Amino acid sequence: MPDEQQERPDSSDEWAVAQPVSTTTAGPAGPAGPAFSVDVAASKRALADVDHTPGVAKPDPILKADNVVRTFGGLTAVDVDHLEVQRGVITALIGPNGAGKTTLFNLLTGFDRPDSGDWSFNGRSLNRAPAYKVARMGMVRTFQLTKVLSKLTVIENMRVGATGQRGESLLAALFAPLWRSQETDNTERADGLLARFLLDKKREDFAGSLSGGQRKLLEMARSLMTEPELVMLDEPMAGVNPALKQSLLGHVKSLREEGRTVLFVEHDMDMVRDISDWVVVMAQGRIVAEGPPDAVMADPAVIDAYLGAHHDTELTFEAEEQILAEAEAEIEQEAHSNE
Ligand SMILES: Nc1ncnc2c1ncn2[C@@H]1O[C@H](COP(=O)(O)OP(=O)(O)OP(=O)(O)O)[C@@H](O)[C@H]1O
Repeated sequence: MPDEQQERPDSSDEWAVAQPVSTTTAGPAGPAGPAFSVDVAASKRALADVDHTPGVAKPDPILKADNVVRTFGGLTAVDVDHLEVQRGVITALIGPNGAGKTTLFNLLTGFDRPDSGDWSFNGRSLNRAPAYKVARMGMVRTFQLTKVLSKLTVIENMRVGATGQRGESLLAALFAPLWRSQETDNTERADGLLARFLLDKKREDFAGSLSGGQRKLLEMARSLMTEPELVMLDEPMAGVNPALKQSLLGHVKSLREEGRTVLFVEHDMDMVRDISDWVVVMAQGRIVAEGPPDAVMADPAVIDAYLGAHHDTELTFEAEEQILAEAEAEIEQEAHSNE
């Protein structure tokens, strides 16, 4: 674990008083300096020696999960034996519709409760921690369908994203000047992020007037208000037009450059190939494969799990002949049975 790792207090109140949202670790728009001094290159290199097996241990895991199960009635949505997410890199979580990806995100971030399971962030258990507490510990997520507050302005949405405010504590409320200084910090930080995400011109607009892509940007910007160490993005590219996709890709990469860890769910395979250092594949609630993008996407088991058995690989002449022969035989058999 890097030595700059902050030991954050367990109690949310304690955290609220002791740790205002920092503006000194990474300037959101400002002179780039890593928020968390992770050696990204070393973190990526370390993955080169990791086996390509489901649930494999990572050299420096920021997140670990064990035996996480979530059922809905008779359906097992998530059944993850073991998962580790390497610090400082971008990990993609892929899998067919209904594989359990969003449910796993919900569980890990405290938005849903599992039937069973244990998981930890930076070595500290997160079992049953509510979402706000998970966020304050440094792990935030965005949603597939963005949860920007339509009737609030863009800047108000950003302020809502700032948790850990002194103003939330009854005791600290007695010290109004402190509270006000944090308000100022939050607004400065929010403005910096809005500039970085090219939303500064929309500052006073209602979030409801933004395009789908701009809402995604706002949600990502808002998630950074708490200076998270791990950012979890649920389908960041869904509903985003191609022009904005490039800019979103850049933003995700910049999170890694700041030393943050990124875990994202995505169906857009170009994005997965383009920016992931590691890919985890889920199917029917389980982790079925892991590895670097090229290896995972070339794995026939993954292609079958993801696209179904009939993926569009080039057929050899012999295979094509055989399929034709089988089809003809089937038609003939059908014709005989109807005689
Ligand atoms: N609240 C719920 N009640 C009942 N079933 C649910 C609930 N949430 C999810 N499921 C079911 O759990 C399974 C996993 O769903 P989940 O949304 O996690 O999959 P996913 O991999 O994120 O899919 P997609 O890629 O389509 O978003 C699905 O069969 C889904 O219908």
